[in-house]
Amino acid sequence: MMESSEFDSAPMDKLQEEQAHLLDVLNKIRKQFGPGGATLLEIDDSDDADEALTADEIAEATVEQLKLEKLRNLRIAEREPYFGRLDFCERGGSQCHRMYIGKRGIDDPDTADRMILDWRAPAASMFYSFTGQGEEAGYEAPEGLIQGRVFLKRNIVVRDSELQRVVDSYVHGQSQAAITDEFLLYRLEENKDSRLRDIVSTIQAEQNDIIRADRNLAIIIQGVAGSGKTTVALHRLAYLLYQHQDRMRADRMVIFAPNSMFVDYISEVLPELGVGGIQQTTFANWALRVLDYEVGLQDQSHRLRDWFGLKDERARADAYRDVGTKGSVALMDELHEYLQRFEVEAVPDEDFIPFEGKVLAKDTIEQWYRQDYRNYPLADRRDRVLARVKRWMEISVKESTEADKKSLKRAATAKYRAYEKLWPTLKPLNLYREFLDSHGQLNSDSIYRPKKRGARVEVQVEDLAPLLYIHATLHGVDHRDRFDHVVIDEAQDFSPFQIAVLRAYCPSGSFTILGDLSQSIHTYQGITDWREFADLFEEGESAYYQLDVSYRSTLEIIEFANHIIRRFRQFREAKPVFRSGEQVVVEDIEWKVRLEAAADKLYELKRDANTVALLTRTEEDAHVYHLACLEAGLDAHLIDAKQTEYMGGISIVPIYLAKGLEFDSVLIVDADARHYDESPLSAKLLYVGCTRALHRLCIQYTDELSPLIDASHGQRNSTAS
Ligand SMILES: Nc1ncnc2c1ncn2[C@@H]1O[C@H](COP(=O)(O)OP(=O)(O)OP(=O)(O)O)[C@@H](O)[C@H]1O
Repeated sequence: MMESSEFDSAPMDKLQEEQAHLLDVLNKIRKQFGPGGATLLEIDDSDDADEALTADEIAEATVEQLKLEKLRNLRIAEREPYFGRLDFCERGGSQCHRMYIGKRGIDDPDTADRMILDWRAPAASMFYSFTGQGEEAGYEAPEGLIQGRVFLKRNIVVRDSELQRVVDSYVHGQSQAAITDEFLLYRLEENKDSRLRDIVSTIQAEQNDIIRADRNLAIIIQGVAGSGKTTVALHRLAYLLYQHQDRMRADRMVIFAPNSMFVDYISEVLPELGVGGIQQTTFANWALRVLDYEVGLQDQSHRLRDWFGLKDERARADAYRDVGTKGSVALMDELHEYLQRFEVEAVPDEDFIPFEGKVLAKDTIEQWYRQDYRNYPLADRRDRVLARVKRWMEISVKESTEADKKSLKRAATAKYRAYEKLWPTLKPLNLYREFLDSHGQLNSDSIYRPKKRGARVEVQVEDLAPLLYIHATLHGVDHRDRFDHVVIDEAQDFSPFQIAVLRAYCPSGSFTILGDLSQSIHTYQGITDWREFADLFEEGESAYYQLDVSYRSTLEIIEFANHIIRRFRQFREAKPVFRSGEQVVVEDIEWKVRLEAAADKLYELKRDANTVALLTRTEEDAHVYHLACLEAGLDAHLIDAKQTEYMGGISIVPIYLAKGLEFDSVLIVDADARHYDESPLSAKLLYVGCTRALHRLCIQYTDELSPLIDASHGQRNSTAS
């Protein structure tokens, strides 16, 4: 951070100025590589975890690790040292700073001052929160609120150590009327590669507020499609780890994603932000592990195919009613009461008599259970009491005057075994099954034992939260399973019961919960109002944020997507960034040539795009189009429910599996009245499909266009005769 009492009144040409500064900074970075230069960075840092190390060796290894980390940061900074500059004078004008802001904080080797400010540092916050409305800005520093005036906000693009672009978004004293965020538009217009990327150089003020929100809160974010929810949540993790290094650990943070492929899709953002070791998983995978794999999960593809198939909405709702019930807080309360019974009735109503003349009174056993072990979870309590009863029995045998101790012990042990059986067996699955069968409206049909010998019992996703709840009541929450922070993406598809269970695994209550109710296509298990989650937290423990601007798609695409959901009042429309592109194309295709037409369109779209998707309503359709594309010589990847890796290029995918992803260009096929009737589910699916596109969107249909689409919102083409 360069300091002066005032900024130059007549700065030189900004490119020259930044060129000179960049050279200076690069020299200072390179100076720190040491005598070995960059080669030092190739040091083998593979993990020698197997070796037993002495305390000195551990200390030495830690120092080495830190050195390596520093070198890694320098190497990254050498390629792209910073992306922004903010000239700021503290109130009173005594202290002025020229702050360069980058992905990593780097010191000046000569003065030991901060030469590049880490984007997460308190002062860097102004780079994002300052929008040019007035010249005042401020930030929370450890010593209190620092306020002052901004003189310049500048975006700088450096790639591979070369200065490429300098864009001022605020210059003190110049009229701000014409300033649009030119730099943001420049970034949004780029084609994307196949993975989600960091946005440190263009974080918007409303996103910055979320990223830097209080660590102890459960943040609930309703954000329209493409508003940056997933991206913001990942940046928030990087921020929390930087800001609260002493309280939070990466390996105790978790991101719950909707499926394994999505985990792969977002996998590059955190490493780019210098963060590693955060668990990224699905709720089901995590739950199965905590339950020690005592149960397995039924194949979900069948259910997905069924729900998103072309059934009548009412038939669908009936078939899935139990799923909603199982995810409710009411069910959790009923389960709680059911388990209480075991607390009250656990101790058998009889004394324990291991052999004649020796009695362990029921009252004593009750006293152990209710007093001595009252702080243990249910199953542990039972086990402790029984272990104590057994010990008492063994001592009694030892102390007895009976000559044949062996026979006495054998007989007493048999008595003990019989007594043990009088206690309830506390196995989560058994208890859950009994609970369901004793419930007026539910039954245990969803618990399924595959025919194969030795196969594990399989349950449905909605059974996992109740099972975890029982597990935690019986055994407590193992401290190794506790989280410092939990991120839940696509949270509109989570049930309140799932969130309540996660609450128990994250005692700090530090959550980032994000989703979009307009995209809730799994309505059988999700929520309809964010209050259902907020109510699970105490007053003041949660905060609600809304992101209404979509950064992903062009103005034309957003307007087209909005018109589809407009008729349903409960949906929230996205506001576009003013980025104009091509009209959405709506094509009427003759049925018998629809496959060829789709392949031709993909071919055309791929010419100026990195990633293209063909979106279908059903998985069966995706298979058909995939084959047709392969036959047409296109290198297309089919994405089905089992896919764990996202390949990029051309993807053929049912819309419900494309949620969360984005593509430069999108083709939605079969947008006819049969595939997309006037129901909310069809509207949501089309909305999700349209909002996957960044730059170009094309819709193809045969016969009758879906009543949800008004073709006048796009450009209409017809090849049908
Ligand atoms: N401030 C920003 N600067 C540049 N790009 C941004 C910004 N915010 C979001 N984006 C881009 O917008 C796109 C959408 O982001 P992201 O996938 O995180 O949104 P989302 O709200 O999770 O979307 P969806 O609900 O559709 O899954 C990404 O390409 C992301 O890089």
